[in-house]
Amino acid sequence: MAKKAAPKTTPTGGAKALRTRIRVLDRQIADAVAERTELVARLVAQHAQLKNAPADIAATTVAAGKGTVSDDAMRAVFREVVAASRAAIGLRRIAYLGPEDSYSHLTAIERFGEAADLVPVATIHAVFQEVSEGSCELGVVPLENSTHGRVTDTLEAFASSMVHICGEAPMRIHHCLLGQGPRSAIRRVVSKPQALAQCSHWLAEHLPGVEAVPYASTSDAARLAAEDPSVAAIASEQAGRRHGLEPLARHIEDQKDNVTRFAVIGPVNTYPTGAPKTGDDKTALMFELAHEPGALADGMAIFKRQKLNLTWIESFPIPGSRTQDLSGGRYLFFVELMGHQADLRVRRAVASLGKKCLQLRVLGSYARAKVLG
Ligand SMILES: O=C(O)C(=O)C[C@]1(C(=O)O)C=C[C@@H](O)C=C1
Repeated sequence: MAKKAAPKTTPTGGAKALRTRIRVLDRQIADAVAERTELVARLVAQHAQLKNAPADIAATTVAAGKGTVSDDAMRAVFREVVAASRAAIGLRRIAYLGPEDSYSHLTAIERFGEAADLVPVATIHAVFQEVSEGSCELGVVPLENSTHGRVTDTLEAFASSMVHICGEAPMRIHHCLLGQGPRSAIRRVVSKPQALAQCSHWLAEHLPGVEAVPYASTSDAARLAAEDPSVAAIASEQAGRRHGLEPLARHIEDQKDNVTRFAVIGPVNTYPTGAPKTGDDKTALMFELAHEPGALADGMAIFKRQKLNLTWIESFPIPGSRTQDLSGGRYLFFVELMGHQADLRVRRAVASLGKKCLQLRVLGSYARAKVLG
């Protein structure tokens, strides 16, 4: 097969067209896998040629088209071809809590640009799944908010999936009340619980007695508000525009300096020893201490001895570990500190802490980032 020169890495106008073409081929390949027709071989060969994939992959796929390879093996081959194609033009799939114009989406755009291949999914858990299963190279998930604190869904997901934090993205969040108006017609205010909590004082003052209803995401709430005039949503102005909704009020967050810190997550093999060291880095750890007097104090003393400054500490019950009378639960601690896991003091702290822990994971090291937006 004739080889084409590898395209340049940054997506440009030409790369955009290429990306669209690849997407179409992705879809066609997926359809063709089900039928296992000759078309599979032709499409994959075209795809491979377009993206300069190794000839042996194309050859395997031709064999697959003739029905000599299992469906799973074929899917694996296609995944490789598509991943190689994307990598060739520097295209990465990045999962986020959708739909479009959620704050996770706006943060992903600020952080990775419009040209990135941003993939909306329905839950934070699904973002972790996309990344750990390799369908997306990266994910963007909310970690904590300056007004309301931790995002429990995210911390729990770290406990149950093998992904790493490879970056942080603090984002200024301005909420709007979106609805078809007037305010007197509003019977329910829907939004993600975090957004409802960040606006609770405003809601109590301006919409007293109106029911607050939790929803999967702010942008999904905006979609609902566009369908039902008795519903208002708390969401971004961009989400309102997408659904033809005018803001009934802007800047309704209780704290004017309302910032949500997002984590960029990747599979564990992306940065086994942390993102490259910048000299101004943080490291996140998750651990479980023995359930005995002084265990936490002893653990914290390790950070003091190594002169490590903690920037965040959370504890939360391990799901399913508590008895019905709420006694005897097991807890996980999530700690973030200044320093990189390659630093001697961090390495020493992790080694000492590890000896006291029932389980310990370094979730990642990443550069401290400036607030976006
Ligand atoms: O629902 C969204 O738009 C999200 O991206 C999630 C989320 C969160 O869970 O913290 C992100 C930022 C805001 O704090 C509100 C909601």
